[in-house]
Amino acid sequence: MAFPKLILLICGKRKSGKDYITELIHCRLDSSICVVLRLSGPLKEQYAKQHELDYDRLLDATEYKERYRADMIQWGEERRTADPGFFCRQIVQDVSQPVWIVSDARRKSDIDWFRHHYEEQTVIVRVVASEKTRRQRGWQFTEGVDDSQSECGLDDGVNFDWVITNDGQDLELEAQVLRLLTFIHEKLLH
Ligand SMILES: Nc1ncnc2c1ncn2[C@@H]1O[C@H](COP(=O)(O)OP(=O)(O)OP(=O)(O)O)[C@@H](O)[C@H]1O
Ligand SMILES: C[C@@](O)(CCOP(=O)(O)O)CC(=O)O
Repeated sequence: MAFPKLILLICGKRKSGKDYITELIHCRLDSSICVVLRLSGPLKEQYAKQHELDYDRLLDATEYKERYRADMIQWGEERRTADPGFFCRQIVQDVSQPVWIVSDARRKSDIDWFRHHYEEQTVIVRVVASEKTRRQRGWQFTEGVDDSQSECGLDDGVNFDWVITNDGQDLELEAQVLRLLTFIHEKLLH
């Protein structure tokens, strides 16, 4: 397993902006320095194969993904119950960059795995947005999803190292992202 200098575990509710902020950070760092890893990647790939679905469309932010979310959650939790590190191990294979952004940490088992293997490098970033903002982005409460571990697993008992507020104020967001980028560069220099 490669040893990174920094791992950002990005977490937050649906439509809070995890992918959006991941890309804001990732696009400002060279691809030789920073890589985006998605715990849902191997899950969606396997699920798409088993159910003859369009894998690429499961990766985007449209209704297509939401249609299968509840079933994917259940499918993924069956694997995590048997082996909590199942998806974590898969996404870190053959990674060589020093900065890893895991854009979709959703459970304590995800955080525990990275803290166990990379205690010094792991930093938890919580993305927050109001329900009003999330609704404007297409979110609506869905039973079996928004009351599940997938969405609520990190609501309590986690000390976030960074909290990024993403409620549509671009300048405020930019200032927060720049502070995080400064932190990343400092980590790279040591
Ligand atoms: N600050 C922002 N300004 C403009 N659009 C935004 C902003 N933040 C998020 N969005 C948009 O809102 C939608 C949801 O954002 P995103 O996909 O990043 O959320 P997410 O937390 O990854 O959601 P999910 O958990 O469903 O994948 C996307 O279409 C994204 O482009
Ligand atoms: C099934 C699941 O992986 C879907 C995640 O999709 P996304 O990160 O919201 O694009 C969520 C989960 O693993 O609980």
